[in-house]
Amino acid sequence: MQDDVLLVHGGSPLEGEVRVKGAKNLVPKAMVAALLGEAPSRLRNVPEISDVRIVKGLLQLHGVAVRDGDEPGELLMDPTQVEQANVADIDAHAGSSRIPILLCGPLLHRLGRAFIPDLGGCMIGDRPIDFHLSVLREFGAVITKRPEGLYIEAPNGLEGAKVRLPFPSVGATEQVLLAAVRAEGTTELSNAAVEPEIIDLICVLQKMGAIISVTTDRVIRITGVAKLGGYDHRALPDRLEAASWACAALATHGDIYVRGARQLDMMTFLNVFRQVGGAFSIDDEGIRFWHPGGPLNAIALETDVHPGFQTDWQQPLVVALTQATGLSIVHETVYERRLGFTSALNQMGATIQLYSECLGGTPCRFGQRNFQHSAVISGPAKLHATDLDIPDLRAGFSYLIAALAAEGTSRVTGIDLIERGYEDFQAKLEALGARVELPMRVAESVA
Ligand SMILES: CC(=O)N[C@H]1[C@@H](OP(=O)(O)OP(=O)(O)OC[C@H]2O[C@@H](n3ccc(=O)[nH]c3=O)[C@H](O)[C@@H]2O)O[C@H](CO)[C@@H](O)[C@@H]1O
Ligand SMILES: C=C(OP(=O)(O)O)C(=O)O
Repeated sequence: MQDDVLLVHGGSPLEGEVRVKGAKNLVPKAMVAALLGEAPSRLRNVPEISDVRIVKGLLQLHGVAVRDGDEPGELLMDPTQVEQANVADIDAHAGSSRIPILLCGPLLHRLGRAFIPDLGGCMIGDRPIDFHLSVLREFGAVITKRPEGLYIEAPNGLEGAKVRLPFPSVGATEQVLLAAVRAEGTTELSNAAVEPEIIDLICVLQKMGAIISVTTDRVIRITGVAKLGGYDHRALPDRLEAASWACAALATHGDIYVRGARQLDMMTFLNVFRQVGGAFSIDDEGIRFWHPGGPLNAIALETDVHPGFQTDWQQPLVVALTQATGLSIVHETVYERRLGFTSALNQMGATIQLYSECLGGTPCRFGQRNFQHSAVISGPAKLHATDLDIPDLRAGFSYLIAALAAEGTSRVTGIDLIERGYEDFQAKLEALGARVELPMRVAESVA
């Protein structure tokens, strides 16, 4: 597809300002939460990304009236007609994103049944949904697996339960929250994920009338209530996009002010950025990230659940680490196949060796299982342009960073994947002085 290709001319630093809006990993979930209420909700700071468009479609399919508000980035959702909706073709959403699985709780509460098509999302591991299904069963749901998806019923409603996750999964924690807030009785969730986006979802649910407490030991307690209202909420900023721009500044010797970036959600990233040799300064409106000159430092890093180093920060940072002096070690402990994107960086001149051993302080779930989930990066490397085919969202943005740091013109295909999580990224790149072109425009300017 021609407009799915981007030509990236490398070699110039990215300089200027970009703005990040609401987090990709919160906004679609807050939209799903609106389905639980008996009154309309208003979400602000909503980015125009494809994952948001997909969830708009899903909500509309289930009878939620969704429209843009008067302010830019404002979304109004009215769920009062959900019981009357004639749900047509949910299968059309198969493979679209991870979000459909989170409709289970809200739909079971409202309709007593749910159909969940096959999920999409980044192919960075197997991404099973066994935790989701097991907690739904604990709440009393009956699940039938068919080739086209999952049929779930709760003929007697959902009942609160005491559940423990085998791993602090973000999605499974959200599944519990969205099911438990209107379940009968209390729920105690142990080993919960506590990412900032989850805390923001809890804030949304509390505004709707839910009773949820979070303790410091990864335990979340929820007291079910019979009814929830609507909410008015401004989504927390996207700390993953903000870190991507920070890495772009570092890898291209640039200087980027990320308006909207928030220190609290990025403390772990900021520590690592500083260790690598990046500079930053923080004010009330955002964070400025820049390369201060001189060599960058190699580091040893493990990804982890929050408050550890977020796995979605890993791929852009690896590109920056190709420019550090010495050997960096990255141990990816959240997804078993999130380092495959590095083979393309090697084609560009990087030296990255992958290992199936756990090259970090903590043995993880993937050790001794033939998953190449540790990387040794030797730098600094002089990168040169190549053809790049994007395998997943963060790898996609990372390839853009690498192409911008490289000498020559790279041809990047699969850029629609980047649109899942980066609003208007081409315009933002251009505003920072990047030279990127759609071939169509190239052809027009030659003619
Ligand atoms: C839309 C969204 O918010 N996506 C984020 C969410 O994904 P998502 O919610 O899918 O990620 P999880 O936290 O659930 O996954 C973490 C790990 O748990 C495993 N697992 C998860 C569920 C399950 O039922 N069984 C199981 O084994 C996964 O395979 C993975 O190895 O959190 C991830 C971890 O911070 C982020 O990288 C994603 O950007
Ligand atoms: C892995 C990611 O997203 P998703 O869970 O939506 O695939 C991501 O945002 O990097």
